[in-house]
Amino acid sequence: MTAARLLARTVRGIESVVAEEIRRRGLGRVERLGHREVWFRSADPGPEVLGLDCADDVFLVAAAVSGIGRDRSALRLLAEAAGNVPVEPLLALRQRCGGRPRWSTVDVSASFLGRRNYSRYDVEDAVGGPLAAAVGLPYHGRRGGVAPPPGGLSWRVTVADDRALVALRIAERPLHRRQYRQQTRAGSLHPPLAAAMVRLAQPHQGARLLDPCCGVGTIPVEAARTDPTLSIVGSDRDPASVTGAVANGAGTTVSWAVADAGRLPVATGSVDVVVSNPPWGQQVPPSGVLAQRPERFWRELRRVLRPGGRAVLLLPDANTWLPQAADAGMKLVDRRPVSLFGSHPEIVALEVAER
Ligand SMILES: C[S@@+](CC[C@H](N)C(=O)[O-])C[C@H]1O[C@@H](n2cnc3c(N)ncnc32)[C@H](O)[C@@H]1O
Repeated sequence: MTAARLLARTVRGIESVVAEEIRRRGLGRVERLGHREVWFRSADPGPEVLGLDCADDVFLVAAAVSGIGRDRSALRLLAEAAGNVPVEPLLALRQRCGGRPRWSTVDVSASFLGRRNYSRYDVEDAVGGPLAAAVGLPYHGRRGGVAPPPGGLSWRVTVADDRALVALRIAERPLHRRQYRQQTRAGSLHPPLAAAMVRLAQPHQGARLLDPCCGVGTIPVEAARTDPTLSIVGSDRDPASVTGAVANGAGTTVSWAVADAGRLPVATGSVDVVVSNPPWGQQVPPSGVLAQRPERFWRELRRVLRPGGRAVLLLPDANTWLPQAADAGMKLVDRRPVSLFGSHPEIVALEVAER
């Protein structure tokens, strides 16, 4: 048995959902939640850590360094810490957790909070040199926005206040890059966020789940991965999106349909949970009922949901829409802001009152 500290990175706002997933899957003891981070300790980590659906990525913690100031002497401290990383045991642990045993280059991705007299590239180079030397491979820097080649050994450095963390990515590519995603379109949802929304909807085993604006199907497919007993329907007004959803959902039992969200292809009171990100952002303009009579969309959601049913929606401008939801008889039970690629929508949970 080899105990290890691990770090899951995720979308800002769903850290607690990732922590809950870690507990439920029995992956370890959650130690703390940070900005986009969930730290946990495992007595005996294995490949199951790569099954975290709500995390963007999972890392083995290699070093924690304190005394990292704003001036460039921090770079020397970071280089020293990187030089002292116990590389061999970490690589063995990474392989036990499902990491590939071969790699061609070493790359580092760094981020920090607050103003400092050095750049993220300075941090990456300070750490990347010693780590590459320790494994005897070339270091691939990212200066100028150059993406590292695939198949590298990827390290991550995060600096917050006066503390820095050096961590080793376990998988070869980020967990949020799902194999099933053959097709994406403007507005396609980030898969870990879709997986988190499904969990927040709390569908019971065998529940019926509907996404009435499914696009290329991210939410229905994530729901099918989360619980194969669910009965899932994905519909969208745009036939080309539904074609993409069919491709992405190959191998699942999701039913797909072309339909306007004002006239959904399901019977009254037949749906347990609705999970969706409707087109109220700037990326995808609303059309049909959502453009012309959005209040009818809420009434239609209310119609299809059973009493006590729940809707979990990603809304960029929740305050605008919540009054319409309330008018349709849907009660707000939870809202949490998330940060996603520079935008700050909210995940909103609504419930239909029991009759
Ligand atoms: C933000 S995208 C959803 C993205 C989706 N979650 C995915 O991952 O691909 C919004 C979707 O709503 C659809 N849409 C727009 N107006 C609609 C309407 N009136 N009824 C149903 N779908 C509509 C668009 O075609 C688009 O696919």
